[in-house]
Amino acid sequence: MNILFYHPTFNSQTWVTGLTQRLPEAQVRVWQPGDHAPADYALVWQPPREMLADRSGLKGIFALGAGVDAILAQEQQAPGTLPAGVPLLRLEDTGMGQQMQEYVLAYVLRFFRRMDEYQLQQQQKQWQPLKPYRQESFPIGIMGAGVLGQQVAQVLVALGFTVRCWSRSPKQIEGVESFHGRDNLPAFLHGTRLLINLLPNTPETAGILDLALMKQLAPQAYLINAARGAHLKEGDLLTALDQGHLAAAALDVFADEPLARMHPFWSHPRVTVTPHIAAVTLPAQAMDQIAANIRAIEQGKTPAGMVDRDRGY
Ligand SMILES: NC(=O)C1=CN([C@@H]2O[C@H](COP(=O)(O)OP(=O)(O)OC[C@H]3O[C@@H](n4cnc5c(N)ncnc54)[C@H](O)[C@@H]3O)[C@@H](O)[C@H]2O)C=CC1
Ligand SMILES: O=C(O)C(=O)CO
Repeated sequence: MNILFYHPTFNSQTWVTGLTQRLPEAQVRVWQPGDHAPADYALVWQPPREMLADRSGLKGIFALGAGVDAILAQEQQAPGTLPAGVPLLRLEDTGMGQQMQEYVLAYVLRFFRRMDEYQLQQQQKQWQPLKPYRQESFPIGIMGAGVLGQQVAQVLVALGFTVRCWSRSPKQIEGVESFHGRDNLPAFLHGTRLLINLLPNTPETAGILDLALMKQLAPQAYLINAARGAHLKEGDLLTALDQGHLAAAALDVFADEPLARMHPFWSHPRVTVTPHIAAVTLPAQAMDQIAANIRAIEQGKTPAGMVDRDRGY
């Protein structure tokens, strides 16, 4: 069995060694331009078109992340990047769920305990206790109740928050009110005081975080965008903050990354910027899942994390 690996920034040797340990029967190699030798599987992030274009015989292409929007966009721009008919798989959880729980919780507590406002007050040497928020009047809404969204919902429910989620189809998550479909989006947004976005970036969800949506939230709402920058209309966020529809936003992802030095988000007093670190790929867990998936495919079983290319996630 031959496995190709390509990632523009990961330490390739870690992956070659780790995969070889998990799949001793496999020959694992780092793809280099000009390599057209046979391969059964490919593990990739931002692959050059040349890498996979003529490889319709692959048994699986593993994206080295949870979101596959970038690789699907590459295919749109340079058809052939993903050979037709080859299954595309993504990472499911592999330790990202816990990281996302930590990231979201950090900001939920920052906003709920008004730490962002106390930080501003400290800069002005102002000693001014603020009225505490109460959990009953602080409903939290999660857009995208998939692998990550569900884990975030669970940790918030465990802390006593009122949690609702919105997804394509109905979900059963203990203690969480489930809304689904576009028709029910207004009902989900109505009264939501803190909105967390964990949707995949697809043609249906791109630009969904716009001014019209923000106006439907409770007044002075909070936003955490930890999914993709393409979901957010950045100018609309600034307007919503200016007009008081939103109190503050925590952003981990941006339309253009890295965020340009002149971008207004850097210095906005009510915007917090992190450099796309909410949940990163953990090599050991990712390789465990990929190796298990390769074994499943070899045995004719259904692997985890199959992407529906038409749906976009
Ligand atoms: N900031 C970061 O570090 C990271 C960000 N991500 C982002 O998080 C996203 C979510 O990851 P997972 O939970 O693993 O994905 P998932 O595929 O398990 O969950 C997606 C959820 O979104 C819902 N959804 C999809 N299209 C919808 C639509 N049109 N309307 C309503 N609901 C819709 C689905 O029903 C599902 O509940 C990834 O696609 C990625 O973009 C993932 C990992 C790290
Ligand atoms: O896995 C993903 O989709 C990520 O965004 C990792 O940072």
